[in-house]
Amino acid sequence: MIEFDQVSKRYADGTLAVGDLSMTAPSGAITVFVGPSGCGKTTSLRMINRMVEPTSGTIRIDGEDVTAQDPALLRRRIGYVIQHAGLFPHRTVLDNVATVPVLEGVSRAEARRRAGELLERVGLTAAMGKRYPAQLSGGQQQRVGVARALAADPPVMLMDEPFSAVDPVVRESLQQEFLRLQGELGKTIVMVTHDIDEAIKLGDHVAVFAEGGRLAQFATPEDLLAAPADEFVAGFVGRDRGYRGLSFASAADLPLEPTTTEIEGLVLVLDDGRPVGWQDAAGRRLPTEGTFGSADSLRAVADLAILSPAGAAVRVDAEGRAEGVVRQAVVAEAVRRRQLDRLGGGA
Ligand SMILES: Nc1ncnc2c1ncn2[C@@H]1O[C@H](COP(=O)(O)OP(=O)(O)OP(=O)(O)O)[C@@H](O)[C@H]1O
Repeated sequence: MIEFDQVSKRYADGTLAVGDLSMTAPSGAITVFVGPSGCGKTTSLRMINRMVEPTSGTIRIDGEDVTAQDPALLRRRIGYVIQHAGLFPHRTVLDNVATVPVLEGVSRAEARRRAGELLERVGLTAAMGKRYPAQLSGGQQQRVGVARALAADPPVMLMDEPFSAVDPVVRESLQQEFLRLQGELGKTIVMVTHDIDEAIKLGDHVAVFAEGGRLAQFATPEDLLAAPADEFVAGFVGRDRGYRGLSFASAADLPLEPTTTEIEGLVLVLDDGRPVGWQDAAGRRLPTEGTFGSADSLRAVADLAILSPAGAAVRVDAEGRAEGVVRQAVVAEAVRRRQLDRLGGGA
């Protein structure tokens, strides 16, 4: 775990970048620093690996004060990924990834072999390893950046806006793969972003920074959406936080009505148990607009119920066979009860 204990940073020109920061980023989890520009996120991140020294306070990794450790050795045990990947332009992709292991004394051949495995792990081919960074797309370069940071198998990874230099589609796929990878590796990760949606999607915990490096709130994404600590956080989190918060609520317990129920003059048509559309009395067929399963969230079901011509979402089993339908009103009632539970009012 990484502990900030009353950490402040004032730069030489008098700028207070971080003010009295105390918080703990737990081991094996992703902690995201988010906030508007200039609120001290990068400064806080860089104090962890001593690229920036605090003016006061202490930072400990697994109980050890970082200032007591040799900066070069410290940084080898901490992976670091930055925007635009920051790759060495004159080294091949493979050698970029192999750099730190070689510094650590691993033979070049062995380091390259492992680098090849890592490239595969982040979704790149062996052939790409022979190229130079400029011969890859932005998204591919970011993947190399992640592979390079993982090469020394560091327990801690610091990531500064790692996915912000790519277009939204590439970004989405990088985020998904990053979560999958973290599911396997369980590193202690601290990531900086200015994008609250990214923070909510990737963070196990989110630290919202405000002006002057003040920590406005440290919470799980779910709690952040449900109960922002103040107006600044509420404004930063955004308007549709109620709806977005439903992504954290399971739809598994929603009561189902039989698939034969007529809703708004429409009946679900099944083919071998699988929904193929809603049909009206005149025999016209309208699309179901998708289905949900037991692992989906209330948000997904609410969305389907809104899109559905019948105003009802269809639940299917693992084989895609319809199990029942859920009307908008039932979703709304589940949302209301959940909110009451949150407020401690019971249901
Ligand atoms: N070397 C420096 N000297 C003086 N002031 C600095 C220095 N580096 C950063 N700052 C100032 O410290 C404050 C915090 O900067 P920092 O880069 O940590 O913010 P940030 O939240 O990461 O911002 P962004 O999202 O724009 O990257 C800003 O006001 C910045 O101008």
